[in-house]
Amino acid sequence: MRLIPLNSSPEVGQWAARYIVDAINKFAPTAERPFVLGLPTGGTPLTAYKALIALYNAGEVSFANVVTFNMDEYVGLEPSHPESYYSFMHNNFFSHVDIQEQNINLLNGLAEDLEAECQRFEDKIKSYGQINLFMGGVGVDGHIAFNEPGSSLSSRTRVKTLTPDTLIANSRFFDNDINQVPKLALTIGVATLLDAKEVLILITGHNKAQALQAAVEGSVNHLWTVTALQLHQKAILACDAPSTMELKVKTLKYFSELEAENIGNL
Ligand SMILES: O=P(O)(O)OC[C@H]1O[C@](O)(CO)[C@@H](O)[C@@H]1O
Repeated sequence: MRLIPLNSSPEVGQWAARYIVDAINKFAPTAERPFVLGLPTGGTPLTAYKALIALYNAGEVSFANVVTFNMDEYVGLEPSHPESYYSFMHNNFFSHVDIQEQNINLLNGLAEDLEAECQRFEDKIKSYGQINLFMGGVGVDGHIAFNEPGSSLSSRTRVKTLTPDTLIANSRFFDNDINQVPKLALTIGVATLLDAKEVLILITGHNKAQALQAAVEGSVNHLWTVTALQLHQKAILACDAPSTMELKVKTLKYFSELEAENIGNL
């Protein structure tokens, strides 16, 4: 695991965007051999999307040969609903870059057969071989995508019932009304995420400090699904200063020194 200690949320976004752009450019994608990028929604990645758009506008990257897969989507919201993840992604990223609509993959939370929709998504990912880089965030309770506490660490894309904690956290996007938040979501599984070649998780804010501590210092367990990243060969956690508050001084110093000396730790 690599832990990248940064100061602020904008710095985390800039670091992530630079990492993604460098990965795409190094891969030199073509139409026949696209770069496959996994993406999250939520408040945390907004600075990364802004920074990616800035790098695109500066001519440093093209998304023409990038295929994307989003982590999750609410069940029952029309794509045009302002809080659907379809809307989020188009408003905050896709509409601002040269990605091709047919290369965008989002789960359909309105599908008649939700299980078949989840299988379709898994099959589509497999048709590309592997996701090259999956960017994600983490919930306050350490959930990754919508893999709520207690999720199987070998789970695949499926329907999940959201916990009261997540409903409360996400009610800020629904007029602070918990009753407006969809109770179900489609989400990639923990194993779907672990299948990616690289995983880059952004963690910002003091309310994520316990999740970061669990991810780095805790044991692998299904109550904090982010801890499954300890089993991944190439997991990177990019975090701001407030989110590191629960880490031991020794832990933070160790990872900081590795990065300062450009050694990393995978
Ligand atoms: O970045 P936020 O808004 O705290 O959201 C946290 C997490 O919630 C989700 O959107 C849904 O579980 C995750 O994909 C995300 O990482």
